[in-house]
Amino acid sequence: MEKLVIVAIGGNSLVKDNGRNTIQDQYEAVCETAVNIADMVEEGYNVVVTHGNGPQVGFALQRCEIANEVSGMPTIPLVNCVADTQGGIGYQIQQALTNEFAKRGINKKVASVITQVEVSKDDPNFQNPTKPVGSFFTLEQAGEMRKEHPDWVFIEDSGRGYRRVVPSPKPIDIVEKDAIKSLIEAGYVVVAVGGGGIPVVKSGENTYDGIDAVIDKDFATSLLAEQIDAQTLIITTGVPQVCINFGKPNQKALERITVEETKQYVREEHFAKGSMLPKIEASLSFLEKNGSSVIITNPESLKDAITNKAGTHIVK
Ligand SMILES: Nc1ncnc2c1ncn2[C@@H]1O[C@H](COP(=O)(O)OP(=O)(O)O)[C@@H](O)[C@H]1O
Ligand SMILES: NC(=O)OP(=O)(O)O
Repeated sequence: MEKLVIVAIGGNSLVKDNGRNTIQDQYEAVCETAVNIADMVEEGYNVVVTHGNGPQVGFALQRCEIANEVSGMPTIPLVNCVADTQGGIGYQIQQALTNEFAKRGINKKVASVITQVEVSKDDPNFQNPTKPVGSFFTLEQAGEMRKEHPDWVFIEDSGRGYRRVVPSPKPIDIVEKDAIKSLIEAGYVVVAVGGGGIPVVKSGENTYDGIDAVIDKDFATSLLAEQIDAQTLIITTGVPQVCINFGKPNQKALERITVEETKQYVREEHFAKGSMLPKIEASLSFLEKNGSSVIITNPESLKDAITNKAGTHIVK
């Protein structure tokens, strides 16, 4: 089989800068990323795609909260909002890739797998929400919202504004991993663990219940990469390279770093919690198991990144 590469698409990288947040804009962003993924498939890579849903799951939650306030329509539990966004984004990726392959005459089929990811109900992260979802707000806007909803928690997100945060337990197992493996072996480009996967807890030996949370897709992707034995993990996000001193006058983009150097930068707190830090932690975890290399870059640099001409490369 060709080299197995897992590409994680950041939820924020699917949101256009025009402030409209429309589904059409999101599809355009998905189509742009699909061009880059098709380039990789044309180069002979066997690609598995995962994606985030941080902005989208927050929008979904906000929509049903507003509908509840305005018309009393029942709200949708967070776990179902994750499932809805996994399906909605997965559909767009699946269609965009299918169309791009057809346009180029690439003989590949695409399948999205509705993926449940097991977490522990005792995970301490349920008591300490850290996952930013939805839109960015000013400090004043966040303060106004907290007056109406004292239980909502906001954090500052990488200099981009304030965002609501929800619990984000660590993924333990991917329930549909065997189905994902079978589809890969059958030659499909598989889309899986969207939005970090639908969080579920074990209710019996082989039974599950949904639980309200948003799993970090970088951790879920790293776990999937390990379970399907991928060689390379690529995380696409809003920046072409990881930086030290990010957002400061002495900001420096990183091209190639070792695991040890990366750990040192983590200790020096160069990577923001809730945004770049989970990507770095997920990368280290992948490399410490069976992974051989990690690339972090933006979607438009994907093709150059796999030939070492762009991105940040983390190596053993
Ligand atoms: N050290 C850093 N280097 C580069 N980007 C950083 C760093 N720390 C924080 N960031 C921010 O983190 C963002 C990526 O996180 P985020 O947007 O939450 O991810 P996603 O693309 O998965 O939605 C980057 O676009 C950048 O704004
Ligand atoms: N679920 C998740 O981690 O989404 P983002 O990558 O969009 O933050």
